[in-house]
Amino acid sequence: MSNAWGYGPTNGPDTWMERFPNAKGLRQSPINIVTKEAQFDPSLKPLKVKYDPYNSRDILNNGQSFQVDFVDDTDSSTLTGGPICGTYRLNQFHFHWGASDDRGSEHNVDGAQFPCELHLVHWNTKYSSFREAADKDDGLAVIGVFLKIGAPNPQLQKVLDALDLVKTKGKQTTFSNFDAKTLLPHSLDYWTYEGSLTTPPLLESVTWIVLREVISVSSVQMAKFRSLFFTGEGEPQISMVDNYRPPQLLQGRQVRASFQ
Ligand SMILES: NS(=O)(=O)c1ccc2c(c1)[C@H]1CCC[C@H]1[C@@H](c1ccc(O)cc1Cl)N2
Ligand SMILES: [Zn+2]
Repeated sequence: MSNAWGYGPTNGPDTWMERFPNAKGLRQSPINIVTKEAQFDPSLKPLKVKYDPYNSRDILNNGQSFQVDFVDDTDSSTLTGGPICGTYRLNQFHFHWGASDDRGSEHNVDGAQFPCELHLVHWNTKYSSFREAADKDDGLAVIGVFLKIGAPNPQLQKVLDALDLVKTKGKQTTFSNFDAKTLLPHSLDYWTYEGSLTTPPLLESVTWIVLREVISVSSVQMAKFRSLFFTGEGEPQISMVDNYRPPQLLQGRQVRASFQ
């Protein structure tokens, strides 16, 4: 389907507003986080992350990224505390990355991009399902984690080892007993702001929680991300790289910090 949205020259982020009017909304993501303008908010609670490896289900190449899906029919993998009220369930995690190590993250920090960004997507259990939550102002909470080139990351390697089985769009394979918590840095200090999904449908339903501490990834590991394809089996191969949306206007929003 040639008119599907994507990240190429004819269907990339600058074209999304044609079919997804949310693109011109007032709470779009990602953003550039200007650290000096992020105000410490002492009322922000610590993040409480409780993930059960038993909930991990499969890994899928969805044609825009790859995602690890979790069984979310109970409260066994949840996010509470932080800037959110109530309990949010882990639905999936996925990544965004560049064609080279100088770009790839969606959020920027003081104008700097990272080679990759991890998104852990959670939905508010005041709603009956992810789909019902996806378009509500307080429906979703996404934890963003930056990856920085350094030592190989053994926990991330478990995910990367599965990529050979999901090289092309639509490929899916079982991915059980994975503890997503092992992808988080030691510190859960964060910046938070009200935003949106960073891909169509660009729903303005996300409380963003971007961690200050990075996790490491080696250049060899980054090459593994870039071995995937946007395209399906049997189609002309297009490497899955640069699947990130650039920063959007802040439009008067406040970015708060959980730390001084
Ligand atoms: N970069 S991100 O974290 O901001 C982001 C952006 C867009 C979407 C997602 C995550 C994920 C979240 C789970 C569903 C999936 C997706 C979607 C798929 C099918 C749908 O029917 C609806 C949705 Cl929202 N869209
Ligand atoms: Zn994402």
